[in-house]
Amino acid sequence: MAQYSRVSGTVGLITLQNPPVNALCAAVRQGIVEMLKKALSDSKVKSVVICGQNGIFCGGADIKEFGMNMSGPPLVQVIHAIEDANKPMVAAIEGVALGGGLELALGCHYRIAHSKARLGLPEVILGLLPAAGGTQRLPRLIGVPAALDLITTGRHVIAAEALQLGIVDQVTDHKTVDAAVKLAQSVAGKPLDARRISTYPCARPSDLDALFEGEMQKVRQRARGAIAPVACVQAVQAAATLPYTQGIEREKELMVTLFTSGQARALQYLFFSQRAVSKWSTPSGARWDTSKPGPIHKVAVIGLGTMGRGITVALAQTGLSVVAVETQEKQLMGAKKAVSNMLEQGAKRRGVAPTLDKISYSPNIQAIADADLVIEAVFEDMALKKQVFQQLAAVCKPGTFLCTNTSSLDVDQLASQTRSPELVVGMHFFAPAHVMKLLEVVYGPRTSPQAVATAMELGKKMGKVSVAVGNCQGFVGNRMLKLYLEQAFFLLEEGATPELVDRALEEFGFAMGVFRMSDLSGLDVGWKVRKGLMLGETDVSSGQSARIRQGCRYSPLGDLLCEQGRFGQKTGQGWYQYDKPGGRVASSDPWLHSFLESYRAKHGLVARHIDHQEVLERCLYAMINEGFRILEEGIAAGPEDIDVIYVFGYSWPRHRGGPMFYADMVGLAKVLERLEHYQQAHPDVPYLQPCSLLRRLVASGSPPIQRWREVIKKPHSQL
Ligand SMILES: CC(C)(COP(=O)(O)OP(=O)(O)OC[C@H]1O[C@@H](n2cnc3c(N)ncnc32)[C@H](O)[C@@H]1OP(=O)(O)O)[C@@H](O)C(=O)NCCC(=O)NCCSC(=O)C[C@@H](O)CCCCCCCCCCCCC(=O)O
Repeated sequence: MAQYSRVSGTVGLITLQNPPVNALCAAVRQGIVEMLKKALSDSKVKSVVICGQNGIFCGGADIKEFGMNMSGPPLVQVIHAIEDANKPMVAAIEGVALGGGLELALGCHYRIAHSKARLGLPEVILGLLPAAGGTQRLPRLIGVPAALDLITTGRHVIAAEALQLGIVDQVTDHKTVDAAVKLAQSVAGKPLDARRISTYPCARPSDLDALFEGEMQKVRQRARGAIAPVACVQAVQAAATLPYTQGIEREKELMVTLFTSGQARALQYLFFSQRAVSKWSTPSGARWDTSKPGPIHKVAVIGLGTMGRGITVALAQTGLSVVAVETQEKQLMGAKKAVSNMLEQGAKRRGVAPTLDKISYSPNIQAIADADLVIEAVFEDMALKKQVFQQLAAVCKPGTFLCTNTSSLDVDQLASQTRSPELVVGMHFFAPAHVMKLLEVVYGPRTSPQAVATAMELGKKMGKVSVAVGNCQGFVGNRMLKLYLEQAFFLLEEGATPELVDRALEEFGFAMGVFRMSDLSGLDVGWKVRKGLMLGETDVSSGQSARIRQGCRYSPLGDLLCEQGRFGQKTGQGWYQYDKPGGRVASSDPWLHSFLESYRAKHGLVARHIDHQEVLERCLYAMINEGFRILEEGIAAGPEDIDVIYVFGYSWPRHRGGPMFYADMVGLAKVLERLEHYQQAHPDVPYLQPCSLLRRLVASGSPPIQRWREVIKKPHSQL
């Protein structure tokens, strides 16, 4: 797993060999120790280069090992052996040097990177800290503020920035290993004491205490309950205040706490889930590895409202040709300006040229005739979308993939408007579409595997985390969200306030509670959807029936607010009040509280005390229960798909892994017991009835989430 050779007569070359990313598994660590011994004992060798096979230096510690009993030489000791070597050690960094990979490079006496290489310490994203000396060496090398930035955010830097920060000594555009060998030859025989980073003093800014205090405050605020970023600050503080040997002890101590935490498990589960969802499959047997995407050179976007504009920006940024169609001239002019602004701002941020020339605009749908794929993004209205699909069927060349950006409408009904329903697929983007990472790719019963593969591939090109899901009302994300929102409304009826519900959810880790979020996205959005489902018409004549729709409990609270013109931030009033329309700072609204009181009085409801625990259980378990139904119906292929959707599309706190992972952490038996409890208390809410898959999982001994698929696959009849 590590190979040794001698090159150019005097340079030992150690090559890490563990595809695909040369992760530092036990065998690689053992290999490094053995090859290092060889190199150091070879009298012809004057200096040593460490590189990785296949143009990748190293992706860090082997994350798969973290769930097992660790064996082999500890990475910290391997790196100490490298740093202690009496011959110059040079890291030749190509591809990536991440986590333990960068720590390995920091143990070397010199570092050279290819200009396209990326470096970073992303452990914090996995709920860990760089515990192979990274928190102690990096601040000694580049200073405390820069090290804090890299370690607490986990961000990658490209070689040029690494050079500027002082992480690497040289950057090359040529063959990195050859350049490293040259560097190794040039430093052979030179003294090494000044090259061992662990011996450097850590430069201390004069206002050290204030710096760490400020950093800790910032990090805690951003972390929303995640413990790893806080531990990262503490570890760097140890580097700044303690000798290296004590600092490394502190690093280990902090790592042990993180390593065994539920948060680290959640974040590592998410790492693998994010990769698992790209290996999609459907109940009909279509799969990622047997379905080839169609070639896409030109994409059309129909409708340039907020969503269409964001989609156009995201497409142009991939370098694809885009034809953007908007039939209303005024809207078209506005869109042109807005899209250009967004592209220019994005390009400035990324330090690249804006791709304005990739887009052609037209008021005429005929302009899309030669597009390979069309994304319809008109208003969320089935009749309108059907009309557009009829036009698309008439205008597009044969074989064009027809995609609809819908958040909940039936993709199959739209497919019926065309002669080639197999080419129709949903692409549910999230607003703002050029920013949000999630894309739900929705296949209908007639969608071809190639259409799914094409939409998934396009999503990947656009930098999205794409998840393939089946066609149902609201797909995965919004179907679950509906129940979460509804439970929050019910809690208000029963005695809670928006402030109490939001506080409970924000303490759980959501960036915004349900009511603040609803104010931000606009209450009218859901109102329109409910009206479309015939749910949003308030029956003022009958007190009781206003709270029962289609035979189930219903809360008209959101509708009543909309009827008052309270649409949230945009109107300056919603569940909270704002200083002006468009204002962003929510404050408690006495009007809303008295409105709730009179609403309860009118409907004979007596307010009771509701605590945070009940808020979490009602809102989250209702949603999780629906998640089990979604799995049972095969709408999502596995719990990973649901969790990725929630983390990337709905701001579910990452360190809690996603709703289904959370259910696993809480314990399935407990979730079942609480759902049974709430179902008894609220018999008029049928969806609180525990899903039979949940019952089956509990009956099978509550296997860990990684084994749920085995139970899902078992047909009901075997129960
Ligand atoms: C590297 C990437 C940027 C590549 O991206 P790309 O898009 O090209 O490819 P993929 O992401 O699809 O990946 C391909 C493939 O590779 C797998 N993979 C990637 N990285 C790793 C990895 N590090 N380990 C294992 N597997 C990996 C990935 O899953 C894909 O597999 P598939 O089957 O789907 O094909 C990108 O992959 C990336 O960003 N990777 C992660 C980089 C990263 O986060 N690195 C940091 C790792 S953590 C680390 O390095 C820790 C070290 O600081 C410290 C180690 C010291 C440990 C000491 C422990 C002491 C604690 C003791 C406690 C004891 C407690 C007790 O038990 O009592």
